[in-house]
Amino acid sequence: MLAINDLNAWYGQTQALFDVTLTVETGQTVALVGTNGAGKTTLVRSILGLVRSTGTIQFDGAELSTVPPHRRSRKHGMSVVPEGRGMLNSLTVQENLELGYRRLSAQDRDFIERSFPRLSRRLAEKVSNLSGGEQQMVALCRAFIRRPKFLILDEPSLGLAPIVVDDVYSQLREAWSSGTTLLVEQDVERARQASDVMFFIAAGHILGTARSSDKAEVDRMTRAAFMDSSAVRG
Ligand SMILES: Nc1ncnc2c1ncn2[C@@H]1O[C@H](COP(=O)(O)OP(=O)(O)OP(=O)(O)O)[C@@H](O)[C@H]1O
Repeated sequence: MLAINDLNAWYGQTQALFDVTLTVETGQTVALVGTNGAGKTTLVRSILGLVRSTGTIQFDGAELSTVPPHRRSRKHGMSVVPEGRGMLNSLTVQENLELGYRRLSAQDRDFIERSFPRLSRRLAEKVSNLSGGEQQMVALCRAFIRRPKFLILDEPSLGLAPIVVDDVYSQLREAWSSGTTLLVEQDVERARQASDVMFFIAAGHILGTARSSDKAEVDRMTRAAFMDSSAVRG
């Protein structure tokens, strides 16, 4: 379980997050939605220790701030699919999958063959030859072969055509059925369908939360987060 309490984060003198409190229960998919510049990526960066922050971030009861940023994800079994996919263009698909990990094992190769058959045929190709959607698959695959306890996805649909996004999300469902996930997404309906609980963020503040099955509440919070945040903040 991930428990974030009273998180404040800064870039230099500029505060980007204000008293953010958010919980992701084990096995749950929690979506964080909000408009451009709301603070979604900053929250992900705070979990990874990449921005200056105060407050507590606990994973399975352990305080993350005591673990240096470069060890956090490995020590706590977190995999991150970053905004922009984090591909190294000069490397092959396989080299990108192995980055900061190890050589692909026979088990990894079986997994790729089963879950990402299109990629398994292109392992030796430069990743830059792949389309945006295919590169997003590499980013997902790279996260999954590490068998994480906790997955963080930062805007997996960004820059992709809707039909490709369908593909990415169905891959996500198939290859990652039961894991604990924080999903950052601007596309509210996609986020709703893929999650159990949603948190709405605007201008660095959590405006509220809704069960993803409660469409009326999701719609109300969406209006607040994307159009008129003062309505909720009060
Ligand atoms: N490196 C940085 N230096 C200074 N300010 C930054 C930096 N990165 C982000 N910010 C600011 O922090 C705020 C939150 O940005 P953040 O990237 O977290 O938003 P976001 O919700 O992820 O937006 P988007 O959906 O557009 O990626 C914004 O006002 C942004 O301008």
